[in-house]
Parts: sequence; C-alpha cells; structure tokens
Amino acid sequence: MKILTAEQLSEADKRTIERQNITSEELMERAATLVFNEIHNRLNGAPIPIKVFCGIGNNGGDGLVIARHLIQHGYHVTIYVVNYSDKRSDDFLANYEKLKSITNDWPQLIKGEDNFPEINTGDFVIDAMFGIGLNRPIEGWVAKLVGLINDSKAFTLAIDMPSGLFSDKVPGNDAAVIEADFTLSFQAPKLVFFLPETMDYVGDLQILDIGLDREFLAEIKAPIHLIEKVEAASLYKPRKTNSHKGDYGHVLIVGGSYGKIGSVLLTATAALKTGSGLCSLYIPECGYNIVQTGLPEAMVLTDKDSEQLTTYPEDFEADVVCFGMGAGTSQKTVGALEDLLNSVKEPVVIDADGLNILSNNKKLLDLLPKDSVLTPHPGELKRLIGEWQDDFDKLEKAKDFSKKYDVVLVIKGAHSFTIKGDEIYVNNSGNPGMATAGSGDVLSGVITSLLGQSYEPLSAAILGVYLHGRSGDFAASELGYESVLAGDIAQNIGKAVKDLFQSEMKDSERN
Ligand SMILES: NC(=O)C1=CN([C@@H]2O[C@H](COP(=O)(O)OP(=O)(O)OC[C@H]3O[C@@H](n4cnc5c(N)ncnc54)[C@H](O)[C@@H]3O)[C@@H](O)[C@H]2O)[C@@H](O)CC1
Ligand SMILES: Nc1ncnc2c1ncn2[C@@H]1O[C@H](COP(=O)(O)OP(=O)(O)O)[C@@H](O)[C@H]1O
Ligand SMILES: [K+]
Repeated sequence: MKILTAEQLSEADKRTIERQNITSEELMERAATLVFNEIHNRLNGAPIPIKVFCGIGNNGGDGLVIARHLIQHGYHVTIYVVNYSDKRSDDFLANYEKLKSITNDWPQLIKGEDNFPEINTGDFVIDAMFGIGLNRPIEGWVAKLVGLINDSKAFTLAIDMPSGLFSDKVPGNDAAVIEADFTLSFQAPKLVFFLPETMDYVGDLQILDIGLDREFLAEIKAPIHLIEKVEAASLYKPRKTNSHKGDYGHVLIVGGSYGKIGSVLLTATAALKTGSGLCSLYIPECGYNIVQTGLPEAMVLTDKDSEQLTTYPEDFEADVVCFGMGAGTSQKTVGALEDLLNSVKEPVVIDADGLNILSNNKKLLDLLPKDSVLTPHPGELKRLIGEWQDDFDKLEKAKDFSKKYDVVLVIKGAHSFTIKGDEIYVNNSGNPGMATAGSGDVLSGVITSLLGQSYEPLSAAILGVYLHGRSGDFAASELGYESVLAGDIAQNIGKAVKDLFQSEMKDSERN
C-alpha cells in the first residue's frame, strides 16, 4: 500500500471531486460516514458519554458529520467546537447548519480555558481538531486542551491523524499532540504512523478506503510503501514439484565466537526453516559439537582458531554468504571479513558484529558486493551512518548510505524499514514479543535463505522482514509476548509462509 504525503492526499481529494463529479461536502459525508460505521459496529449502541472535539477546518467538519450520525442513532453526544480561529471551512459550516435539524443541543464553543469541559476516564473522546492541514505546532489554550484530553485517560479516537501530528515532520520535544488509542485514517497511511518518534501517538491504526479516484492513486509516484500480506504474497515464488535441494540454494553462515555460538545456530535454523536446500556454517572450532548436535541438518566447517574467526574458506562454493552474528570484533575477525569480501562477488548479508566491524573499518564498505543486504538495529545504524537529528533525517541519511555503497539497508525496529536508494518499504507485521535476544539472528537467516533461493536482494529483504514479523505473530499468539524466544520465531516460519495465501486471520492469531 502506498504511503502518501498530505499534498498527495489533498491532490487525490481534488481529482476525486472532479472525476466523480461530487462536491467536497459529499466526499466529507462519505468519509465521515465510514468512520461512524466503524464506531457504531464497535459501540453497538452503548450509552457511554461521547465527546466530539471539532476544529474549524475539514477535520472538524468530519467530526460534525460523525457526531450527527451518532446523535441520529441515539448515542449520548456532546459536540465541542475548538474555536482556535474564525476562519471556518465551507464544509465545516455546511455541516454545522445540518446539526440544527437534528438536535437542540447546540455545539459548545471553546474559546479558552474557561470553556474547558470536564473529561472523565470513562468518556469516549473523538479528536477531530486537526488533520493533515496542521501547518504549525498547536499552541496556547488549544495545547492545554490537548493536555487535558491526554491526562483524562479517556479512550481517544483520532480522525485521520492525532491532532498535533504533522504528516511530514516530527513534532518538537514538548509539542502538544493527542495520544490516541485508535486512529482511523483516510485512504492511505502517513509515514509518521510508523516512525519510532511518532508511532506512539497513533495507537491502533485502521485505514479507511474512502473511494478516492483509483486511477489517480495508481498513477501517483510514491517512494514509500507499507508492506502487508498482499504485498508480501506478490513477492513469493512457489516451489516446483519437479525440484531437488540443489534448486533452493546453499547458504553459508559465518559467525559465532566462544560463548556466542547460539547466534549462528539460530540463523542457520531460520535459513533451513525458510527453505534453503543446503546450509553450511563456518565457525570457530569451539562451536563444532554444539552446532552438529543442535542442528543435524546443517554442515559445519571450523576455523583453525578455537574461539574466534580468523579466516574465510575462499574455495568454498555457496550461493550466498551471511556474516556477523556472534562473531565479535577482534582484529583477527576483521581479517576474516576482509578475506570474505575479497573473495565473494555475489550479494552478501551482513548483520550484528559484521556491521560493527564495517563501522570501525569504513574502507571495507567499498568491498561490499553490489546489492548486499545490511540489517542494523538503530544502535548499529548509528555507528554505521552517524547521528541523526530526527527520524526523517535518519531516513535521508540511510538513503544516502544505500546509494553511496549500492546496498539494501534494513533498519530493524517495531516497524522495520527496508531502504534501497530512494525507495522505502515499511513493514507492518511483528509484535513486541520479538524484542528478545537473537530475533535479529533469525531475521538474517530468513533473508539469507531467500537470497539463496534466487530472490532479488530487495525482494528477499522485504519478504524476509515481513515473514519474520508474521512468524513472531504466530509465536506470540500461541505463547504470549513475554514467552516468545527467538527460536520460537524460527519454528513458526512455515506458518507465516502458508499464511501468505490465507485470506483472513482468526481473531486468536491477531496481535
Ligand atoms: N477535503 C476533502 O475532500 C476531505 C477532507 N477530509 C478531512 O480534511 C482534513 C484536512 O482539512 P483541512 O485542510 O481543512 O485542515 P485541518 O482541519 O486539518 O486544519 C484546519 C486549518 O487549521 C489551520 N491551522 C493549521 N495549524 C494550525 C494551528 N497550529 N493552530 C491554528 N490553526 C491551524 C490551517 O489553516 C488548516 O487549514 C483531513 O485531515 C480530513 O480529516 C475528509 O473529510 C475527507 C475528504
Ligand atoms: N516491538 C517490536 N515489534 C515488532 N518487531 C520487533 C519489535 N522489537 C523487535 N522486533 C524485531 O526483532 C528483531 C530484533 O533484532 P535485533 O535488535 O538485532 O536483536 P538481536 O540482536 O537480539 O538479535 C528485529 O527484526 C526487529 O524488527
Ligand atoms: K484529528
């Protein structure tokens, strides 16, 4: 799904109005009625106090339409107009008029702190103050109202965007932003919904298809995509009946050191579980018995050093090589990575200490084969590309890095970002149960396996990140977040792959 900017969405609104020959008021009615339907489906007529806070632009207009439908369906609704300016939009005014015929309870005007209502924990608050039109931080008494709503702990539903959040920049440190429990957003997700610095304001997210012009949406150039099941399934390559293990790639996992052999075991398990035909490991000698016992399906070669990697087996023929997990960063191991990069010409996967070695020895970056996949978590990324000012700056720097070294970057996190040049793919699977030791090692195994199965590097990274998250979702639905271990993620890869072609998740599997 395309992630769009405020400008692109406003343009889509305009084109829709032209091509569908409707008024902007009709489009507002359509969009806000869909929101009402969602609320009605969930509340089912419950007599809880609903407080709708409307701005005076079109986001406020949406709020008025939602409130009108709620009143007509017998809900207990109080409407507040947050009168931060007198420049009311036309569609706001039209819907303000419409209220007259359905209620005698006229909206309450808020013009300052004296007009603030009491907001109780049990209230249901609808935030329709600002949407994509916000062009400067919320200030003064409106900021105080945002604080009051947040402090109330009332369940808060944001319409289109939590008020105070911009679609294209991060709010300042003490900016007033609604902390929504749920956001119902129109037509397309916005990037800030997924960035570490802003995602917490959004709560649970649902995108409503409000029927904006299909042709325009298809044509629009969007360098940022949200990856969900349909997008992941479109990348999947089915196995052929008439095939053998040689068709599915021989992966070589290089890593491990004394006390950190488990990491390579996790990576190799994940690679085999993702479908690699053959899996070999190159590890220090101390790991030999551990790996041969823990994973009899894998083959093991050992370094001459018993505790750390010092070389790379140059004449070994693998389809793809992955380097780094548990390897340590000793000078001898730097040499091992240098040997590897001097002998391998196909894209490699570099993770963990492999990334740390690259950060400490920047000249090695020039040796990376084109389209190699690097999978840093934010700490490793910082060492690789330097500090950033905010998440938008981070993405710019990451794009520059990807272009400079011609590599695919996977920035891991609650939503992992896969970056190649100017293209960004935001993952939407996974859960906090995956914040556990070794889950990154499993991801490297999945991506390496897909590369070995002839997926293009970018596709291997996008699909690998999605499948890894989905495997974590299956693990968490069975075990609960706290009990998910990295090995459980690897054990559930098969379910994640099967699930690509199953249409609906059972509720019990939802996270
Ligand atoms: N136009 C359409 O066809 C549709 C628009 N929709 C709604 O329209 C919203 C966008 O509406 P608007 O463009 O009217 O903008 P908003 O309602 O988001 O904001 C209102 C106005 O407030 C002013 N403003 C911005 N920041 C301010 C601040 N910090 N303090 C005081 N005033 C400030 C701006 O001039 C802005 O236009 C969307 O988020 C969505 O909710 C939906 O109804 C779907 C269809
Ligand atoms: N809250 C979360 N939601 C979704 N995925 C998560 C979450 N926390 C961690 N993950 C995923 O788990 C993995 C953690 O990797 P990493 O930080 O390298 O861990 P380790 O070094 O222990 O292997 C990443 O793929 C990341 O995207
Ligand atoms: K809002």
